[in-house]
Amino acid sequence: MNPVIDLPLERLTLDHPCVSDFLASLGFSEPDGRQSLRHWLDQLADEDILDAGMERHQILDHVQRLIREVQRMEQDRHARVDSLTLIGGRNKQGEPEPVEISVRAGQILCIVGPTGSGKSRLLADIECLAQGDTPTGRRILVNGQTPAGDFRHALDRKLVAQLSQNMNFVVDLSAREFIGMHAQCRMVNEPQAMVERVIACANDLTGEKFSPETSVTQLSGGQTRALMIADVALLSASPVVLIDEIENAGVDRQRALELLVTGEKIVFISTHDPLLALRGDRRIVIRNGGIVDVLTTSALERENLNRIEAVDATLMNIRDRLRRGLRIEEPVQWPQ
Ligand SMILES: Nc1ncnc2c1ncn2[C@@H]1O[C@H](COP(=O)(O)OP(=O)(O)OP(=O)(O)O)[C@@H](O)[C@H]1O
Repeated sequence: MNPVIDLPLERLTLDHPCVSDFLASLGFSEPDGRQSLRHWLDQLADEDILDAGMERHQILDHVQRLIREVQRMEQDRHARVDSLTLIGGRNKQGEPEPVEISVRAGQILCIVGPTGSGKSRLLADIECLAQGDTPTGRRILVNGQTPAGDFRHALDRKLVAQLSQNMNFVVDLSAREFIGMHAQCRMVNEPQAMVERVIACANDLTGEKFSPETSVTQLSGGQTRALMIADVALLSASPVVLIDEIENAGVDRQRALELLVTGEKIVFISTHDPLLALRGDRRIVIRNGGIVDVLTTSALERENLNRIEAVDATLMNIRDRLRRGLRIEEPVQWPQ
């Protein structure tokens, strides 16, 4: 005997209002609340069932799945990630990595180190919520605890979203349809309004605006990255975001970071770029596969960041003029 579909309907719909909505969407008028869903369906005329477009057993099956799905979404909503803790393992030589780093929601941690030092490996450890079972032996705790197995393995309950450098779309949808599909999967309240927000936000991040009707396969690298950042920031439920470098071209990186942290996400960025490295709250220094230091960005470094930004703006201007076929012959004025 199934407890849910054999409960009196008035009880069932009180506990799970989504069932009333579902029955109404099939065109059924208010059922008799004292009967169970199963009995009520049994005594309905065949033509009423036919009008609903589903068989009796399909309706029963759908109601049970609907309840499970809504309950799971509720649980996910409560599965907040307030902190992530990284417990060191060993470097490439097998020497111990004696660190424990905790990151709170709304913080940005950068990862710096020479090429091949292990930055991507660290991101991969976070992505799979390593538990001593990767080459580095690192462990990741969520809210101070070992994460439950289903967070590690179920694709649809992922805590971690990865923004990668190369996005190759295999579908030929417009930007509006693509984001719309994602909004539908996430079951957001007003999917259309959300789609418009994501696209407006992406256009805000990129210098080269695009229309919602543009096919995603036609977007430039910068436009694609901007769309993915806006999507992760506004639409993704994942509280942790990993970024393997945001390329300079075509994206306002300062705004992108602001956008991600306003959503109370934990952001890890692996980068060689001083502008990004100094924008984090802290930076993890990696050498030879192991974490050798964790530096908090100092006030003096933040001041320097303003100067480096001015230098970067000068360089960008030169780049832009070269692209437009102009000459750079006047003495370059570097900001003081
Ligand atoms: N602690 C470790 N133990 C064993 N292997 C490691 C460790 N850390 C990194 N590696 C391995 O070293 C190689 C280089 O690491 P990785 O690709 O992460 O470097 P990177 O810093 O991201 O380089 P790049 O800046 O060029 O992208 C990889 O094969 C990685 O799996």
